[in-house]
Amino acid sequence: MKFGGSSVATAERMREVAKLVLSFPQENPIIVMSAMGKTTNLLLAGGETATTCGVKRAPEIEELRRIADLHNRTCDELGIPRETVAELLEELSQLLTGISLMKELTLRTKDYLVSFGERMSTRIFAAYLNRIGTLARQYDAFDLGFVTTDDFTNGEILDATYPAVRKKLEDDFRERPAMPIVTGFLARGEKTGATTTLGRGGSDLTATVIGKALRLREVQVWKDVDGVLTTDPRLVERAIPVPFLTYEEATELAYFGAQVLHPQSMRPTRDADIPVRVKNSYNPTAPGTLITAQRDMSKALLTSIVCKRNVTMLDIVSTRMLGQYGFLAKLFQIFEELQISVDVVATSEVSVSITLDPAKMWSRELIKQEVDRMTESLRSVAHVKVLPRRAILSLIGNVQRSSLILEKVFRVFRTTCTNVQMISQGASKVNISLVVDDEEAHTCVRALHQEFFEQDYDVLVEGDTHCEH
Ligand SMILES: Nc1ncnc2c1ncn2[C@@H]1O[C@H](COP(=O)(O)OP(=O)(O)O)[C@@H](O)[C@H]1O
Ligand SMILES: N[C@@H](CC(=O)OP(=O)(O)O)C(=O)O
Repeated sequence: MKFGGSSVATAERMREVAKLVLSFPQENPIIVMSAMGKTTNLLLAGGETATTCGVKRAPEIEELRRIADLHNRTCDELGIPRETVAELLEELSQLLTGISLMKELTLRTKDYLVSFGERMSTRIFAAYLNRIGTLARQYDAFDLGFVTTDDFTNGEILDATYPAVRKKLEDDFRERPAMPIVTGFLARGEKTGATTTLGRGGSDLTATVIGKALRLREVQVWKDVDGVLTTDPRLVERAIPVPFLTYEEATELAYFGAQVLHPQSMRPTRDADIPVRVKNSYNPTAPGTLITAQRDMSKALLTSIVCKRNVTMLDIVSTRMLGQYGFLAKLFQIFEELQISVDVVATSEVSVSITLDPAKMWSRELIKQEVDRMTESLRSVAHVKVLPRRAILSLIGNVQRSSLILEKVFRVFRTTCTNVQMISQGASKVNISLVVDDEEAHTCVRALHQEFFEQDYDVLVEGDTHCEH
């Protein structure tokens, strides 16, 4: 069972989660836990502050104070000693002082910095369970056997993780049965031995890795929503839960930006064919979403709408120095050399349109440098037009019925006067991607949601509209 930050944001929430966990006594659950509430963001913000605040002010950084307050108060309210987190808070303060001395925050340091969130939440939860009489054992994932590549902030789980995690958990349980409480998100770098993380939202992946390692019957991911919904509920209040999904649908949905699941998290459970259930810790009786290898698609049309914003699109037109296959080969060779990840691609004889993966755009400068380097590398074979501020709308569903889906989509877009700039169905059986202007994206999502999921409301106005473009 994995509990995300929203499920364990306060002492009250920790108590609720403990009740929930203890309501499955016959199951011997293994608990994976994220940092409390928004602690990861606060840690990163504190790290940024430390790079500029000066050594003397480092121990007084506001973010550090807020993190210390939250964790100390939670200990008090749960009736466990503050010593549970005292050493970690002291170490965190020293780390921030170190960052203020160095005036830099490397990716490696970032991973070490954010690790404090999960290390504290799991210690608090395990101490609370022990206090109320349930034997619990806290684990830092990097000591449990989680090994990744040394790609800090985005480590890739290595195969050695599975037997190591299995052995440690089974040996410990045999020796002295206790409920394992494991830090989500964290691991150890293969060569450096330093703390790595699995990318934002990576605790979902921690849970599915444990599921595969121990060949569990089910992995449950507990959130603050009633499962995977038809779209982001922050965009559309009327978003409704999707009862069933395939691993493939869940992966596409996550990859194209639905924050609800980590993009890599389905891989271990898909390999081991273990069902994943997404549930709401604020509403445990809601059925949630069940994710499995297959589901009945006969009645399915659209499952969910996802929106990835702030995407850069490139129109690359061949200078005809090369034939089409030579042009495409050269293009993708350059992407490989520059390690550029591409999301959506559409090609013709002499041109290719692509969108760049915004996950790589965490720094504005970096992406500009990347685009400049690519334009430069392509100069001998192509002209490149850079089109920033686009959005990808991904329609996850039964692509066997793409004609009907697209008919409805374009009917909606006529009413919203939306100009679609690229479409890609690709080899995926579950996803159609459309590129539109970024500022139109939200209106489009709302209108599409209405068309596909809110027909009872039927507010969409059909008929003649006059679009400017
Ligand atoms: N299609 C979707 N279905 C459900 N939630 C979504 C969707 N798209 C975005 N979200 C957002 O994802 C949030 C849950 O993910 P996350 O914050 O990572 O949870 P946790 O911290 O509990 O793991 C929801 O509160 C919701 O705002
Ligand atoms: N705490 C990490 C890892 C994680 O998975 O968090 P959550 O389960 O709250 O999305 C993050 O914020 O990225």
